[in-house]
Amino acid sequence: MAESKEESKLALITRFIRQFPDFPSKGIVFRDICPIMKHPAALTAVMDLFEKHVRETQPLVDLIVGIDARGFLFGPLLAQRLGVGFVMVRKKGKLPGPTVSVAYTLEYGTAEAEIQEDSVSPGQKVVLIDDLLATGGTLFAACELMKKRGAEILGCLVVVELNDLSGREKLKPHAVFSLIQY
Ligand SMILES: O=P(O)(O)OC[C@H]1O[C@H](OP(=O)(O)OP(=O)(O)O)[C@H](O)[C@@H]1O
Ligand SMILES: Nc1ncnc2[nH]cnc12
Repeated sequence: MAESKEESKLALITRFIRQFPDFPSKGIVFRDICPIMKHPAALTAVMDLFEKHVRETQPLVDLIVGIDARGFLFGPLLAQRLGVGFVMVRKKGKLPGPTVSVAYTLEYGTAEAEIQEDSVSPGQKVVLIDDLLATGGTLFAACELMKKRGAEILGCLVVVELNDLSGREKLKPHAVFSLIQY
């Protein structure tokens, strides 16, 4: 049977994800999305699938919230397609003015995430986006920041999900939409 349009987009995206064993430390298999950024058709396929998902399941979204750093590659493109604003969750110490922060752990370390206090208003409906879900520590921290500001979380989007690390469980009850799973 012929591949659906969606299947062929996913097949294209898969071709442009590389793996590097033992980076950034021994035992980690690093999934590298950089080739997607070098291939316009693959990047378009990512954005098409994200846009379709949000339009179909989260049409009332007010803001796309992207995670430092690789969430910034996809978030603004999606926000522009949807005609909504984009907000940055940054690593601590990068944002001027009053901020809210939260500490977290991820697959290979610890960090602190931060937003500007006025970036999200109580009641705003947000969709979070990052390149990859591993343990879920990073997206969980970003959700905590959204809750601190009284935002309503509609769901999370990632290009790659690492099933064995159960990030999806950690993020419950928030829904995770991933394009490629390993
Ligand atoms: O689900 P987790 O276990 O939290 O891991 C996922 C996070 O790890 C990576 O970012 P990283 O912190 O390496 O930062 P970078 O995007 O600045 O490289 C990735 O881009 C996610 O944000
Ligand atoms: N295995 C992995 N590959 C790429 N980014 C990651 N972030 C956390 N774990 C990762």
